[in-house]
Amino acid sequence: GFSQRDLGPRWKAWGAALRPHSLAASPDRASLSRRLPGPSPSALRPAASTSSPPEGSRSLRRSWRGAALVSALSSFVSLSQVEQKRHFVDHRRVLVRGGNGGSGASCFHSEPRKEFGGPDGGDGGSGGHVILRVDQQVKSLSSVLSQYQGFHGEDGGSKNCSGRGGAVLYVRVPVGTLVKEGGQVVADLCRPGDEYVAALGGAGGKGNRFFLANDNRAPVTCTPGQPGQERVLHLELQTIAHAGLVGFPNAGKSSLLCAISNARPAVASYPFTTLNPHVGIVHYEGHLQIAVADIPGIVRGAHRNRGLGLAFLRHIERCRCLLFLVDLSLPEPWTQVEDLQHELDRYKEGLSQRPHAIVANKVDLPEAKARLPQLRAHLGQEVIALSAVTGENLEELLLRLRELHAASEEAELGRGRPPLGGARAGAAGPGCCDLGPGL
Ligand SMILES: Nc1nc2c(ncn2[C@@H]2O[C@H](COP(=O)(O)OP(=O)(O)OP(=O)(O)O)[C@@H](O)[C@H]2O)c(=O)[nH]1
Ligand SMILES: [Mg+2]
Repeated sequence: GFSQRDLGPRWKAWGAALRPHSLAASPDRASLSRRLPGPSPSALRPAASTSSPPEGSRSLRRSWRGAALVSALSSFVSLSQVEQKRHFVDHRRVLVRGGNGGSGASCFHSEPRKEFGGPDGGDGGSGGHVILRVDQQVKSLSSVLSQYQGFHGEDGGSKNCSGRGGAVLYVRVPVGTLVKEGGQVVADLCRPGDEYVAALGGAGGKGNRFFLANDNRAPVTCTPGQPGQERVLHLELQTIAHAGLVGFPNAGKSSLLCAISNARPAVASYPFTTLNPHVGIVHYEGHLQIAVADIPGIVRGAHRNRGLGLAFLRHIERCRCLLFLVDLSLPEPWTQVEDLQHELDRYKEGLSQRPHAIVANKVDLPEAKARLPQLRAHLGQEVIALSAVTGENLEELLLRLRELHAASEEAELGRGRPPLGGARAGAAGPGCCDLGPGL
């Protein structure tokens, strides 16, 4: 029930001034800010809950005048946070029915002084198709309904009038929608403008004029329209990003994404702060942009649907390279890497073998730094030690990320697949094509 209109034009002006430009980087935030322009929920949180208050909160305090409005806004924020959670939907079961064809007419021409005018029943119009179309403005499947019925064709009329055909019904879906029918993937809508005919409209029936023949000058036969096609489709949204941040809850994935990109996912000291994938764009010199996704919900046993379960392992499938994020503040950090790789491989064989880097976070803590040599010795491979909070050693990660990206692009070209394309801030992801098993 709360809308911008209730607050009047003043709010509108403030909302526009306060809107952090970077919000567009995360798909669900972007859809939220589209519906409710203004500061993001995380930008409005008390500074104590975030390690470094985002710029939105500072400008908010500066420009905020009426205390009453602040209290009105706080109730609005909690509302919008609830809405945000409810509205990021990444799978949907949809019943689609094409429109029915119109029936043919059966009638005869009639005019004064003209007997036996002949049959003039027109054909019925065909039913409209239901088509799924990718729209970059759509960020989740929340706007997709559970049923769609295509427009029916009109019946034929007298005087040889054909019925009007049913219009095509377009269903807008986000970039990265996978369409499945009975467990089989039938379409991968990964580019803006991609379309898939979900249900065909039925053909229109024939009017009696159609049955006119030399041996039958007065046919009364006409045929009914065909019913539209009916299908049950499962739509799945897979976040598209070049690189995925994979780590246990509280490892600092969101903090790291904040530090390297323009995305602003919520950061807090409790597990499962992030409930939806966020995509941030890392900008390099020469217009290179790499999309990095913060993928929540990996816990031990996730492949058996524990925790947030399989829902988020699916998003990792689309990432061409992975950044395993280890929390160095916990004892025996190498077990985190092993467990993460185990979870990914149990979900899909070879998933953990995609080009990857191991990143050890929270190196600013003294006990964490002491664990670093042990971690390196146990893993026997390069570990990038950094701190998302202080920004220590982020350059090394950015350089490694660029290398991984270049290597994965080259490998894709070697396989004859087009590269993922330049990332666009604000999109759920750039155009993409299917990633087969193991990459
Ligand atoms: N000291 C220190 N704390 C950090 C660092 N990075 C993150 N943290 C803290 O770790 C906590 C968790 O950070 P998040 O970024 O929310 O972790 P996350 O992996 O996104 O967690 P979930 O969203 O719950 O999966 C927060 O309290 C951060 O302030 C770091 O480099 N050093
Ligand atoms: Mg998080």
